[in-house]
Amino acid sequence: MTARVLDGKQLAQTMRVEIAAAVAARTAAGKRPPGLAVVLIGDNKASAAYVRNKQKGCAEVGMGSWLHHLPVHTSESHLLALLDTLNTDPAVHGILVQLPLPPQIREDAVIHAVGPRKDVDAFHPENVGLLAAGFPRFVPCTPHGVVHLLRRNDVPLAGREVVVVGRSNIVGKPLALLMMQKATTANPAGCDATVTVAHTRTPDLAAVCRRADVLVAAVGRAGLITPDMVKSGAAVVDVGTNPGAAGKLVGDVDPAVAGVAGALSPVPGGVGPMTITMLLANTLRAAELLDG
Ligand SMILES: NC(=O)C1=CN([C@@H]2O[C@H](COP(=O)(O)OP(=O)(O)OC[C@H]3O[C@@H](n4cnc5c(N)ncnc54)[C@H](OP(=O)(O)O)[C@@H]3O)[C@@H](O)[C@H]2O)C=CC1
Ligand SMILES: Nc1nc(=O)c2c([nH]1)NC[C@@H]1CN(c3ccc(C(=O)N[C@@H](CCC(=O)O)C(=O)O)cc3)C=[N+]21
Ligand SMILES: [Mg+2]
Repeated sequence: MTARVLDGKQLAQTMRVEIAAAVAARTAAGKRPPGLAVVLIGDNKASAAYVRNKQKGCAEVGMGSWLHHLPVHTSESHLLALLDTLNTDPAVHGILVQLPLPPQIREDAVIHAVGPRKDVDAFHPENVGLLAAGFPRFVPCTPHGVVHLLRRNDVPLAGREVVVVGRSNIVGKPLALLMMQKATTANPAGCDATVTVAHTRTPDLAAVCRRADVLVAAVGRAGLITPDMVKSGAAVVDVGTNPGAAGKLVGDVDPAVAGVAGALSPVPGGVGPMTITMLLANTLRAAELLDG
């Protein structure tokens, strides 16, 4: 078998056309274009590349975007003051502070300082709570991208065994929530799956992974998922983005898994572009909620 490719790059593009149409309709009606402020601290190369993709995405769909690139030694109070300004700026509908942060800045303080109505990452505890309760204001970008990638490729989820490897607040935990939740009108991203979450304390990772009809790797270890860990015909989603040889980006899934899986998302070209499209969708939603 050679796995069907879950092409995130193409789906992300298709969905951006839909978002661009919604943006154009708003501007034609005399409303402000949705705007995203991105804050990047320091000179991490990978972060700079993701941030560039975010800005390119905004331009593609007709949204405003501002990059606040701050030096690596920026103080926490300086960043909090900038966030205050962005929270009250009516042209800014979405705010994203690129993680990870340098050590002098507390992640927790920053997550609390982004106004929850502009928190397009959905990291603020108010938004985490709304998601956990089953009526999200914003659905977190990477998990939402994974769900769309599976749905639009007709991978069944309701009643299926889904295994998520990784339990971070950014990917694994919110994805497990979406996967287990009932699909409702308030929460169309709910998947009705039977969910297992694995992590570093899981004793037999291979045995747990082999149960999966849908296996999601969100770990950050190149090649962790090998063919012996995958049930024949399973759908495998690779969230990992790891530095590979010669500056190439590689996932958490060994490419040989394509010989066992029924479907597989590539890195690059899978979840990454979907994440950015979901960020654009959340910025549009923020504008709708803030400006009508
Ligand atoms: N494409 C995209 O849009 C995005 C990609 N990413 C990528 O996804 C990956 C994960 O990101 P993130 O969730 O932030 O990472 P974190 O480092 O925050 O979390 C990693 C998780 O993987 C678990 N883990 C680590 N090693 C193993 C192992 N050997 N076996 C089982 N579980 C393990 C950890 O377990 P424990 O909790 O026990 O430590 C932890 O829960 C990274 O490569 C990141 O770059 C992230 C965000 C968006
Ligand atoms: N506040 C915050 N929100 C985030 O959503 C966030 C973050 N911080 N910190 C880092 C992670 C990682 N992340 C990615 C986004 C896009 C690609 C992406 O576009 N990847 C492309 C290729 C990228 C390239 O060519 O380098 C692809 O996979 O095809 C990857 C990773 C968002 N994150
Ligand atoms: Mg992390």
